[in-house]
Amino acid sequence: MGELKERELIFVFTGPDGSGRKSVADSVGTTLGLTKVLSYATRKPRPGEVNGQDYHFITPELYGQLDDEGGFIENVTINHIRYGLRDKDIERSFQHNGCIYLILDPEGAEILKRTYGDHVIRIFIYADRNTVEQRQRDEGQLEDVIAARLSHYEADIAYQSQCEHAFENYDLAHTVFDITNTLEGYLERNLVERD
Ligand SMILES: Nc1ncnc2c1ncn2[C@@H]1O[C@H](COP(=O)(O)OP(=O)(O)OP(=O)(O)O)[C@@H](O)[C@H]1O
Ligand SMILES: Nc1nc2c(ncn2[C@@H]2O[C@H](COP(=O)(O)O)[C@@H](O)[C@H]2O)c(=O)[nH]1
Repeated sequence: MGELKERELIFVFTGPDGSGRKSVADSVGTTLGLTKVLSYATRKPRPGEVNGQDYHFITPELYGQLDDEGGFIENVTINHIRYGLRDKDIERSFQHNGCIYLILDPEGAEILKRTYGDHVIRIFIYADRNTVEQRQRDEGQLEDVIAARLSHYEADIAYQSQCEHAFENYDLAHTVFDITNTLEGYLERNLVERD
């Protein structure tokens, strides 16, 4: 664990809930042909979410079993839901692509950074509190869930200063364009160094 080849990069999209991390990350990932590494989650899929595409949705029992086997590189419980990332998935993804991306809360982003150091590029996505609240309401999330998620908005926002890059997300196409350009810089540097 923690041993990556020189040119292997992990782009971690992080920021407050509702800021648009998934929308932005998936669009940038598709444009740049990056491989997505999925987390495991014990919650049920939301409308529109697909097992194996958004998360590996598993039961709390199976999650506990995998955890006992020590397979998670990082592991969080948020509002009674367990989320985690398996190092074997990260290693396997690198066999397909030298650059991967994933979407984590700031706590998970910090653990990845500590584990993989300079191989990790953290991209912080943000919008103001009212906007993220409204987006979650528009998605039909329950009021108590929204309140629980907003309770750590300020703490999440504070993580921006630690990240390698930060982008506001109001106009999705604009945000994706800016981030794609920034990440292309990393990919081109990799190509030049290989020549
Ligand atoms: N720039 C934007 N303008 C308007 N709506 C947006 C924008 N970006 C994302 N959204 C919408 O906001 C909602 C939350 O986006 P997304 O799921 O990508 O964010 P997230 O940060 O992963 O949050 P969550 O954990 O709540 O899913 C979605 O309904 C998405 O379509
Ligand atoms: N530290 C980790 N955080 C994760 C992981 N997978 C998802 N998340 C974060 O959880 C919250 C809630 O996600 P939601 O999909 O239920 O809205 C959000 O901040 C995700 O980024 C993980 O493996 N580790």
